[in-house]
Amino acid sequence: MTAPPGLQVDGLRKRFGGVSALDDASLAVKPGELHALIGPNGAGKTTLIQLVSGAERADAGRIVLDGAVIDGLPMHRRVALGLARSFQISSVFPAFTVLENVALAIQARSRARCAVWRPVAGQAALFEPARRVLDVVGLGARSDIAAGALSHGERRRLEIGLTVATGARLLLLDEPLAGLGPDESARVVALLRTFKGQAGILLVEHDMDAVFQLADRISVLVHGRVIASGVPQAIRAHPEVRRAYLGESTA
Ligand SMILES: Nc1ncnc2c1ncn2[C@@H]1O[C@H](COP(=O)(O)OP(=O)(O)OP(=O)(O)O)[C@@H](O)[C@H]1O
Repeated sequence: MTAPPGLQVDGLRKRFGGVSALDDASLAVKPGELHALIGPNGAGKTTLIQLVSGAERADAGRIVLDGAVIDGLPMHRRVALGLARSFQISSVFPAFTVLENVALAIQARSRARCAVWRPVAGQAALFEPARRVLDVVGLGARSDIAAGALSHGERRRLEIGLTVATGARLLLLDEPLAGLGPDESARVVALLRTFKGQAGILLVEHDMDAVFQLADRISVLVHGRVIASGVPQAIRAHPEVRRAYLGESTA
């Protein structure tokens, strides 16, 4: 059987000691789709992201990316297949400039994707795409400052921009708006909107306004199981979702 393109998550189970974090969770992210994963605290959203990224292994189930079964692969092999997880803040070198950091990330990514190591490309070949990324994420004017001086929100935009600019086919975002003020939050939402269609995005986010503005489709996870997947209007109207989740937060 040929799997359709995009991400397929089938029957994932994960226990932590006596806690069942995921219990037969299934969902599909179509290519280029912004798919939000919502659910109450402790529903298993971060665990699902951890399993797809390869940070944790599932007890059972299958994860397929563009037809390739990835659940047995280490994280770097998943990255080479086009999976990206944002929030790799540790990969930013604070003393280097913003432009240098972006150039390094682009170089690291292109090496990860090449089977054979190649000599370092010339500076111009790295800095030109790096400048383009900075323009896209609205940080062109900040290229020459130390990366450590970027604000929280600026770093987040940079990380999201980098993953997409370096050719990721599926981006995993776990609460990208957490801890941001309203202005930075609006900028990140605008950035995600500009990326719609270029890469699939699986977005875990508690900000329901942002989710309903951005998502092409939404899956609702409750007690480790996806109880509904659909377009935002269908999810808003879904009686079980309202009872299990939306009703709870608007009460
Ligand atoms: N490493 C771990 N060790 C033990 N229990 C864990 C671990 N990770 C998650 N859990 C438990 O698994 C369940 C699901 O947690 P998870 O963080 O995936 O939920 P979530 O939907 O992301 O929650 P939130 O919205 O609050 O971030 C919770 O009961 C949590 O306590």
